[in-house]
Amino acid sequence: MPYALASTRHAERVRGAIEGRIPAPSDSSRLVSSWQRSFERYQLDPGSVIGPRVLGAGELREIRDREESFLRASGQCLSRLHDMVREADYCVMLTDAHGVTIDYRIDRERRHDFKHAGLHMGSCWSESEEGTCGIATVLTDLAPITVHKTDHFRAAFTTLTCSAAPIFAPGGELIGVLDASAVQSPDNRESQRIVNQLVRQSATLIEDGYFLHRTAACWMLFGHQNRNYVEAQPEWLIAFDESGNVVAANRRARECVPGLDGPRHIDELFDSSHVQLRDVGRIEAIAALRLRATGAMLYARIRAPLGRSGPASAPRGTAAPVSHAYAPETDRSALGPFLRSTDARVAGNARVAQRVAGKRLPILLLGETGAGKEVFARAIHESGARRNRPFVAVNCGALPESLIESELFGYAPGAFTGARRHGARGKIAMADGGTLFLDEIGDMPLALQTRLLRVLAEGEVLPLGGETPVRVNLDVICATHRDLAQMSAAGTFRDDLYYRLSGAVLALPPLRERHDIAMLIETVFAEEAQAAGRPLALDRALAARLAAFDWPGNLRQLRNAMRYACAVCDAALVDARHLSADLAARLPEDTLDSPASAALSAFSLTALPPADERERIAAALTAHRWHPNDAARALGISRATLYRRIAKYGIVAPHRR
Ligand SMILES: Nc1ncnc2c1ncn2[C@@H]1O[C@H](COP(=O)(O)OP(=O)(O)OP(=O)(O)O)[C@@H](O)[C@H]1O
Repeated sequence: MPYALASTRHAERVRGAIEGRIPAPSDSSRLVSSWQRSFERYQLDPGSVIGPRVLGAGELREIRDREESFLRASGQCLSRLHDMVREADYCVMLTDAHGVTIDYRIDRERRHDFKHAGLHMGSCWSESEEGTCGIATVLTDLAPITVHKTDHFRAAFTTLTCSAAPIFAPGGELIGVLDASAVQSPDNRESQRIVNQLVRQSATLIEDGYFLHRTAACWMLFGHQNRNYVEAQPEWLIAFDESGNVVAANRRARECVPGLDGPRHIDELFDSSHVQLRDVGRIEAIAALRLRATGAMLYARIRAPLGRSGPASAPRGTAAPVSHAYAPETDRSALGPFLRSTDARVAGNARVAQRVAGKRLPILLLGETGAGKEVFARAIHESGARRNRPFVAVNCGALPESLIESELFGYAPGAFTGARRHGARGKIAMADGGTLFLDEIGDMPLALQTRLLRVLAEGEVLPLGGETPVRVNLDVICATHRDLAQMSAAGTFRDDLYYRLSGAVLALPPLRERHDIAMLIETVFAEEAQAAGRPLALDRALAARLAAFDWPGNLRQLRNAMRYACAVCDAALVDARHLSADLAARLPEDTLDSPASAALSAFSLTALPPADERERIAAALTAHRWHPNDAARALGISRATLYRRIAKYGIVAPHRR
């Protein structure tokens, strides 16, 4: 059938089903509702044969950078799923929480066919733009689905079959969607059952991998109802802190353990205390636990926190003690890592953000370039009630003045020469229901400030060349490295806009002033080492020098430096030789000259051959009068590892002999 005729028939069929004149395509109420929304709310054309919107390379790179740990945690699962479905001509796509394709696996020789069908990197699959399709429907309903051929709303996609499943972050919020799509497949929808099942299983695997990555610093319970599966395939993952507060639980654990959707303490869940669990973790045994709520038995392996090292944690200033007495609900959200920061300013900002988020109060983030303003803005969005709605970022400083207006406000059909025939929705309208993040707001031209003020005051946006304003309901977070108060006093920034945007003003400290700088260095290094795919350790003298550096480019510079070092290092230990020449020349000299540091280099496990390990541990313990914390710090290992090694070598303290 000619393409145009087929698309007209499809459009007729969709309209007929929505108006109740002909039966719906399937008995799925989710598909029918999605068709209705696509038609009525988003006013999309079912006869349209235009492919999906595809992001430019720069915008895609930014999103991939932001999602780097998610991408890292999912890469292998994507390849494994593709290996299973490639023979049947499927490609595999991973999107972020807004439906942007950020990774995919595709057979090289079929690349052209998939690309022609719109299945490629950077393609955007929101329901408001593409109508009913696998990814969009999962984004809306947060449940797996198969959207088969003419189940799709737009004629452009009626040859595709797509099975998609949601992926949730440890805090329970959506982080992405996994999808397997074929360009051609049998007409029978049942043929998709197995692919649908494989996609669901792979989504759960990615979710658990990401969960373990994000909670590496916690104690971890790997559980299963059957003892034999505890090692092979644990189903329940529960992360808890040193004091026994549950920090996060995976989906299966939340489904099976009553009450895990709120703040909980390990001692309330099981008839064994968190102290007993930690002891089990030290000897790496399997524990039998009884659930207090139901009496059901569970078998679990307990793992100590990973990758904690001592002295590198506090080279600058003394960290304020953090209270972990009881993890509040929001500690488990995207703001959790900020709330738990040992830097009082970072934790204070997170507490304020947590309170004002979702209260229709604009937030203004101040801070130097690379200080993490956008990352923090995302965390605010993801920890609030609008977390499953769009987070739309606009960099007002990166766009030429002539483009910001249409980019932000959109334009009506034929608004100007070169405009798209159907017009375009602006970023403000795209953020409807979610959060609009305006980066470098200080660079916004004065004329546009006036228009923005109107949007904020009236909750309406008027597209360029349009006549009918569109109502929008959104949270606004702005960021700048400039002094907006001074700019508004000097008349270069509208003072009425400044007052409207600064509902809550949060100043993010530069990296050099942060008390948690050592921990950040460790975390960023661990992430980059993992991305490099090799076991790498950071030289402790270098860690101390990095912590004493001024970092004019803040966290962005730190991440690039660690990425570079991990890439060029061809040994197991990353040291100063692996830094870029520019950074190496600017770093302060060795700072490891304090008595504690001298002890550190004398005992460091990374510096001496492994054969001497028992002697070194015994010597460190003796030198530190058997204080485990001090000895572990001197050895550069965690306390849990020290205990394991003491047990391994049968070292006994003199007062116990
Ligand atoms: N809390 C964090 N932990 C680890 N890395 C971070 C953190 N915050 C930011 N980064 C790293 O720094 C990079 C820059 O962060 P971000 O874009 O949020 O900074 P920014 O202040 O918005 O910068 P700019 O002012 O230039 O727009 C991120 O891509 C990420 O790699």
